[in-house]
Amino acid sequence: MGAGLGILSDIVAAERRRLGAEPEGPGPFERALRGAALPVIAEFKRASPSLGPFAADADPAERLGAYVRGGAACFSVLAEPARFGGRPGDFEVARRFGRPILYKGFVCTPGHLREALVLGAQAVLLIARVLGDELPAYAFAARALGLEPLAEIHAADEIPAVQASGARLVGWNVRDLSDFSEGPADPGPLRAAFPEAVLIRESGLKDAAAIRAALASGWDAVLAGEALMRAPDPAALLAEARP
Ligand SMILES: O=C(O)c1ccccc1NCC(=O)[C@H](O)[C@H](O)COP(=O)(O)O
Repeated sequence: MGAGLGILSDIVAAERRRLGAEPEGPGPFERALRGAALPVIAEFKRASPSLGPFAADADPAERLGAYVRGGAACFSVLAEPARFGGRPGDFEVARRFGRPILYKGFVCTPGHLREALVLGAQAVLLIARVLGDELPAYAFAARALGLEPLAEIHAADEIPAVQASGARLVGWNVRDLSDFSEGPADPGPLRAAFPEAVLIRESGLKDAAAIRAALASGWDAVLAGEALMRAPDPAALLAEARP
């Protein structure tokens, strides 16, 4: 285990024992996606590594309220301040709307898991490219804290670590973290690798038609950020995206 994660080893061991004794059921984030008319995770972010600041003055109450009116099943809220413009206060606003929240950032320390919990998130993004072989331990630790791990894959060689994590929420990010290029999105190979998981297509969905097409092509859910942050009327965009 890498720096910092050693202190979670007892929690991880206990969680492994618990999982051995009783199979885990779906948490609120997963339930919201599985039961949704519009299985969209609507993201609030002011900036991104690929674009820089593009919605610096966005008002979380106004934008997240529109996501609810449009029928989004869940929120994704950026916590990371430097590259995504995340602010703890955004979570306080998000909690008021009663939608399950994904804590988003480059989670790589136990402190991030604790922060997700303190900020009231139900789920936490774990990126295979960032965590490597530590991803299963982070997933077990997240569950031990009551957080649902959403494990993000970008390349096929990351699949074994995510399978070992037991994640029930599996994302495919079409965007390459190293050069921000966008690749293809085919749910087929992931369905074979994760037959029971909620498969989520992440990034690069430019409009309502792209969201509809992704859902029609076999993804169980999608995560959309920039298009919703830039939309003059995000509620209308979401309504138009309904299958
Ligand atoms: O968005 C980026 O520029 C980015 C760059 C490097 C790593 C992660 C990045 N974004 C995180 C995300 O996963 C997206 O915010 C999310 O999938 C929504 O994408 P989009 O709809 O394209 O805003």
